[in-house]
Amino acid sequence: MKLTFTKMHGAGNDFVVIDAVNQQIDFSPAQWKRLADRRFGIGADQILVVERARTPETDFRYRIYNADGGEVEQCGNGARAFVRFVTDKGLTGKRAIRVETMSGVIEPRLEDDGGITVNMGAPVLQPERVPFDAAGLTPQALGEDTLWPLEVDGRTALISAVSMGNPHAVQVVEDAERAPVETDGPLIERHPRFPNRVNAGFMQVIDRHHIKLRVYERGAGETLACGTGACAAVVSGIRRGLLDSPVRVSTRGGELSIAWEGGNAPVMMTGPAVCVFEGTIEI
Ligand SMILES: N[C@@H](CCC[C@H](N)C(=O)O)C(=O)O
Repeated sequence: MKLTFTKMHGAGNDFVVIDAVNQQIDFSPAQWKRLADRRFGIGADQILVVERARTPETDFRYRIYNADGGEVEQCGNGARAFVRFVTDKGLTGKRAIRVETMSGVIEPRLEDDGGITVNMGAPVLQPERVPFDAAGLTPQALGEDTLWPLEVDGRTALISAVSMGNPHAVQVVEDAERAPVETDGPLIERHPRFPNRVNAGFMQVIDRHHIKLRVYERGAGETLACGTGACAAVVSGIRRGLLDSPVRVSTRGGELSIAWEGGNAPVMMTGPAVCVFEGTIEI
C-alpha cells in the first residue's frame, strides 16, 4: 500500500506520524521497524499513529511504536508532536485535547503562544508498578526518594525507578557529556530487574532549576531528547532534594520545561514540536 506520513520532531526526538483516522493501517512489528529504519525506511526514533477515539470521553487514540517495532505505553515528545499534527491537519479545532494512550488518558494543550503543554499525569513510584524487581535489594533514602543499587558492569549505579506510564531508571552523574550512556545504557535497558526493559536516564544537576539530561531509550537507543525521561528525571531530582520546580531540561536536541508540585500532582511538560516534511512510501 501507499502510506502517507509526516516527519516531525520534538527537541530532536524524531517521529514518523501517521493519520490512521483517514488511512487503514494494520502493520506488523517488522513493518514498523522498517519504517523507522534510517537506511531502508524513513527513519525515526518512534512511529506515532493517530486513530479515532474509542470512547466519548476522549478525542483521539494515539499509539506509539519504538524503532525496534515494539508498541509502548507513552511518549512525551510524541504527545506534543501529536497535538501539532492533529491541529495542522485540521483533525480537531480543540486546543485542549484528551487522548487515549496505552498507559491511560493524557491531556495536551495548545497554548495561545503556539507552545504545547502536556499534563503527563502523576509519576508512579512503587517498584512493582514501574515495574522494577527490588527483591533482596537494600535501598538508600535520599530526601523523599528511594535509591536502588543496580549492578551494572561490575559497578553500582544508584537509580530512582519511576514510571511516567513507561519505565525509567534515573541516575545522577557529574558530567552528562562524559557519562557512559552508550556503554551502560544498553545494559540498564535490558537489566534483569526490569522485566519490561527500561529507559536509562543520566542527569547532571546544573542548579536547582536546571539539569542536563541524556537518555538511552528502550527500543530506540540514545535519542536527542526524551520527554518522559525528562519528567522522570525531574521527579527524581525533586524527590532527592536536588531540584525545585519548574526545571529547565537541556538535552542534546533542545530544551524542555518540566513542572511538578510533588506527591500525586501531575507532571507538566512544555517544549517544541516541529513538522519537518511530508511524504508517501510504498509498504
Ligand atoms: N521518546 C519518548 C519515549 C518513547 C518510548 C520509550 N522509548 C519507551 O520504550 O518507553 C519520549 O519523549 O517520552
